[in-house]
Amino acid sequence: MNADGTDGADGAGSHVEVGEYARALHAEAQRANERRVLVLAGGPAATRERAHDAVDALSVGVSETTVVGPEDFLAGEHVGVRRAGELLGSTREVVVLDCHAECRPNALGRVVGVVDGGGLLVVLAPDVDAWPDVRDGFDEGMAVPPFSLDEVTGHFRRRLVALARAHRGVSVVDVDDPTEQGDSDGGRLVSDGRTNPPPAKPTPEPSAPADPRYPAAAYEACRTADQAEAVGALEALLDDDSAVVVSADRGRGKSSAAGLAAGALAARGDDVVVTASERRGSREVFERARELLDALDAAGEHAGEYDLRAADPGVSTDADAGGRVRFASLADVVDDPTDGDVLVVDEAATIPVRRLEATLDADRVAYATTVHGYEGTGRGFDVRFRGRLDDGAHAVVESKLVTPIRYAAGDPVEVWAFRALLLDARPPVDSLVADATPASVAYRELDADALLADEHLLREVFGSLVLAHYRTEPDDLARLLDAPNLSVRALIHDGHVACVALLAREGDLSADRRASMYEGGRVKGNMLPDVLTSQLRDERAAETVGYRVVRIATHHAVRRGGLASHLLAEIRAEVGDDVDWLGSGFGATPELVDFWRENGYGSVHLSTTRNDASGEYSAIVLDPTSDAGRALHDRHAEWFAERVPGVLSDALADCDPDVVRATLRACDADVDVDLSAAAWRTVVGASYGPGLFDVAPGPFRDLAVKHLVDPDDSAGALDAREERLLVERVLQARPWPAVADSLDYVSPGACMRALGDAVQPLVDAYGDADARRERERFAD
Ligand SMILES: CC(=O)SCCNC(=O)CCNC(=O)[C@H](O)C(C)(C)COP(=O)(O)OP(=O)(O)OC[C@H]1O[C@@H](n2cnc3c(N)ncnc32)[C@H](O)[C@@H]1OP(=O)(O)O
Repeated sequence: MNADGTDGADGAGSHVEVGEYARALHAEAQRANERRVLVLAGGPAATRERAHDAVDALSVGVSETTVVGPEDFLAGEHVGVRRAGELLGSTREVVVLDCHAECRPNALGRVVGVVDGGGLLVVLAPDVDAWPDVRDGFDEGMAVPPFSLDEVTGHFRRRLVALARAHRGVSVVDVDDPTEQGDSDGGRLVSDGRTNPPPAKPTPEPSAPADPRYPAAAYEACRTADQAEAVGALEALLDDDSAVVVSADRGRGKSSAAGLAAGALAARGDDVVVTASERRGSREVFERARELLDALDAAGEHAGEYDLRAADPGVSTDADAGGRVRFASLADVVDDPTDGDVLVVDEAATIPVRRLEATLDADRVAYATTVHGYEGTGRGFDVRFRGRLDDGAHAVVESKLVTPIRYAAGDPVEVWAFRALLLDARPPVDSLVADATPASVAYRELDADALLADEHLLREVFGSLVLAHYRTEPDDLARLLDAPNLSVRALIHDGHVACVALLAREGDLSADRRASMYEGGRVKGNMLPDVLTSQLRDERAAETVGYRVVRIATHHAVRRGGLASHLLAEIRAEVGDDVDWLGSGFGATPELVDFWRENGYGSVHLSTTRNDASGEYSAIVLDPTSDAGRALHDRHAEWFAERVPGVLSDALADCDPDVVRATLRACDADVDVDLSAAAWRTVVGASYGPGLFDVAPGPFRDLAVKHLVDPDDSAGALDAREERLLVERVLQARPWPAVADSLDYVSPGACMRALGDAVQPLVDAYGDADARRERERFAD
């Protein structure tokens, strides 16, 4: 046996002693300041025992080792698989990820992300040849009714194993394979990931700019030259109307750079507000700010450990200087982006564009954004928000960090993880699809085999889907490849993806499942039938079957060219009447609701709570494709029109009036107006005569719903401001002064008169004989 644990014959197929091999791999990682992965494959007991041997052989020690898995078999630090995200922001030298109970791609990404340069990740897995066909806890989540677990496939893991075997830096050892020597401490080296690298080259030393405006200590705290450059770029925040974008892949130190700048600004008395989608994610900003204030001897009494749980006061300087760095939730920042002198938006890529837009009102603002991260990312910041920033009032300074902080550039484990989890997937470059039109493209159903046969296509499909959402995670890749209810349709231009849709088959549930759903039981998947059944109380909704468009995205170079409409039409033609409906549920903006309406999808619901991440209310739309689907659509459209005044004056009272207008316009229901003579006297009185809206708002609501959902041709159009007035005052019951303010009327009185004017054409169009008689009295 050699010192590296192999039995002489180098490379795959040879026998290895696991402890020694792990030590050799770890030593190589340390020499190169890179990470290494050791996959121990076999039965749960054997792999755990060998993992113990491996960790025992390292200098790190068992108690310093983190186990991520269902149970702690090492007596080190233990974290459950679903809680692997809690490790983010921290670093570890040795981590063991136990995949026997479940292989959760998100956990794999996160765990790779926390292993330091010079560190080792040990992955415990079933026999690698059998693994793709083993169904585990993660797979169970993909078996959404009516599909069963054996309809879930193992493509993601087959690809993962193939890439683990092929990539540098990842070793696979089969520990179930007893050796000819009968040595139970060993295993068979399936693939040898050692690379025999030269020692890591020193990277350029960080240095301050020639004429620094931040204190020297801010630059001394930097770990790489890139990071010092980013801090230099953040000096622009000393000037009014400035915006700085610091972007990098994960682990390049951009949040730390933002924290150093925040500390430097606080030291001179600025009130720095830091926001992020999760408070936890901003820890690094605060830690660096606090360290800098300490180094400058400028910290006030609140400086200390940053407390992630409490309503932490953040970090302040002493009272004289009056500076501080404090956290504010995204909701608070969206509410008032100008509260504070400087705004720092951390992990901006995880924030939906609509919320980012609010931050443009801040005078001095910095965005730290991850381009590619182990936990997945969204590209809304790059693709949809960057342009807005450049067009705005700020002078924009940009800084890109390339050099990793914690491991050498070119670390093979980073390359492997990015490829295996498709973290760097992108849509095709613009020029490849710039000429795409509905006439140039081919419609294709892309099943997992088609996607796996062409890695470029897979990358383009996944990269395009990432664009359609503020956040796509590694789990989504596994679902795309293995979940029996999901499938992909795309428009291909010259071999490249111009437009793509992800479909989920939903419904067709058994009577038992439907009853359980109706009575409040949880049924996986099936989002649209679930909402219609459990919230809207329609036990028969899940009898029908349909395709929900989970995501649809057109390449940004060819938007508004009819491609998405063409794709929806092709999908409609393909499904014929094999299913009952096509549908979707999405964060409602006026443009998106219009898009669906123009494509024949009618609205049947607007959620009563905002989506946590996007801050938007979700709309549900249906396009029936069979008689049963038509019946489902019609009864929900009618029910939506009937119940909407109640919801708008209650849970949806703060919904954007343009979202309400678009959603009601998209509702394909017949609305009758049937008011009593007394009600008409009030309405006519308030519009043509001396009466008051406030004494009986009910009849005005009926008229507003009629007009916004199902207007008669004779009614004549109200302009957008008049419709907003109907929504805000009549349907959402906002007080007169608030409505006058939001719609720019000079006074509440002017707003009242405007409402009267807006109601006149409604009286003319929808009034009955009683209304007309009453109207005559105010003829002139
Ligand atoms: C379930 C979900 O995925 S909802 C989320 C949808 N996806 C996204 O938001 C991702 C980013 N956006 C996109 O990829 C695209 O803008 C899509 C998918 C929304 C639309 O794709 P496109 O190919 O541009 O749509 P298409 O050209 O067929 O548009 C048809 C109509 O939709 C409406 N529409 C589409 N985009 C917009 C927009 N930005 N503003 C206003 N109206 C719009 C218009 O009525 C348009 O018709 P018109 O151009 O004749 O006025």
